Amino acid sequence: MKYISTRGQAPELTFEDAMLTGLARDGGLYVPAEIPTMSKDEIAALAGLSYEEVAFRVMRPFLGDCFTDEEFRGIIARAYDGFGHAARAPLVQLAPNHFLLELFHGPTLAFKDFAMQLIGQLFETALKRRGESVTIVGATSGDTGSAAIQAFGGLDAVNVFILYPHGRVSEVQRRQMTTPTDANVHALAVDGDFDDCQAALKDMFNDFDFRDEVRLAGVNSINFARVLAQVVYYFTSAVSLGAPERKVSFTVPTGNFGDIFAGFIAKQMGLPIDQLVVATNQNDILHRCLSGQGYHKGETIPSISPSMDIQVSSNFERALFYAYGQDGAAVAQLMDELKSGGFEVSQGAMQALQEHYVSGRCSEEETSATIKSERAASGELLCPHSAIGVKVANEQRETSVPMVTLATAHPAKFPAAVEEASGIHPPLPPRMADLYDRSERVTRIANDLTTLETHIRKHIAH
Ligand SMILES: Cc1ncc(COP(=O)(O)O)c(C=O)c1O
Ligand SMILES: N[C@@H](CCOP(=O)(O)O)C(=O)O
Repeated sequence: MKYISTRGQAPELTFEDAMLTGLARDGGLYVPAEIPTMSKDEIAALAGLSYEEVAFRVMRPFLGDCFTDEEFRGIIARAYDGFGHAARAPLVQLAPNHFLLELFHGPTLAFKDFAMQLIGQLFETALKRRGESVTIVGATSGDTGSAAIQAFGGLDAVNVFILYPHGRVSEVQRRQMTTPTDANVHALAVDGDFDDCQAALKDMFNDFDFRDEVRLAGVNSINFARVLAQVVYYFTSAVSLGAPERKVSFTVPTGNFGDIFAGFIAKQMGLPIDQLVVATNQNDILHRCLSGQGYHKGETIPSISPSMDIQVSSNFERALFYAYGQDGAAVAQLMDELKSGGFEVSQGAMQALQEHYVSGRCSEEETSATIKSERAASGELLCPHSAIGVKVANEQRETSVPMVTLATAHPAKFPAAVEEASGIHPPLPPRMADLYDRSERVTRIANDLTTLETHIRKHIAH
């Protein structure tokens, strides 16, 4: 199994090398050269299996011979052991044929734990075997950072630096990043927005001297292993609703396009997915693009769903790669145009995108109203991101096909917005009850590549 870059100019790598490499050296993102498929019988055989066993069967073909079956089973078992629900990703019914996939039972209360816990174990196993160490730099709008710090904190072979936009994450998200005491993790509050953090991260990968000196690695969805781990819950939920005999649709609160792209991979593998619905907040570049208005950056407007306050949606590059018939040169050209503000999608590529994805947008008022109305209707208390999914799903769903909306975070990560909308203060789980009492450790830092690289070099040296 080989991995290729979306821009077509980087060396082909194995799963493990792609995982440890992060961004391809041509600036692109790694994808499998061929997406493995599962037969109808193989999908049907997933019914009734544990989450861990489904994870093994779905992900195994992507790994080639990088990990033994025994190693990989152990990695999966350790990854999901700390989840607070036996099903790992339980489905609850909201309305006839509308289901919520609760992805917030992991250690940091967001869907990121599904992938981050797994890649923490994959990195540790691979680095130990190779006798190597890496520097992980991550960009976050709140959840990737807390999940990464939790998964990689205390590991010997990694230093972790997380860039988050100063003042633009919730207090719980910030404290999850700034209160851990492991010496190998560093929270950096950048003067800028998430797009600035992600651009700085990609600039570091494109600075080959720095990249090679610190042995830079990435745990954002730049890393295909992150996306792969997220494919699994599409299978567990669809199968429990009758796949492969029955089609299922999914609505995904979307920012960096990683989670919904995992749905695309599941569909390419053979899972009968009807609609993949992209749900955006007021930062709606993806909705505008999928509605045929081109991909043009605007200003990021802070919202009550801060994790989705994103304009440059990293994984959209992967979607474009497939929509343009795996033409790396065409993708490289679009990404070049994006540097000056945006690009138009060709008619053929637009048709290809619209074959797989539909989209909807949810305003701030609609997000709050959905938190309130869903609580009254089904009793479910939604986080603002999940509420965006539910609102858009209600607009898009057809009565004949079950719709699964991904609940991407626990309401307690966004208590102010949830309380304002519903009048209910969502409590943190008991293991986090002292989060507000713990002392914080964070460096406020300018949005400047040299300043960031100097800081990272200095702290690795220590
Ligand atoms: C709670 C939450 N919901 C939704 C999203 C959007 O997911 P993606 O970036 O994979 O589109 C994020 C951030 O990634 C998030 O943290
Ligand atoms: N919403 C994310 C943004 C980064 O996304 P990723 O999937 O590329 O890590 C966050 O919470 O940080």
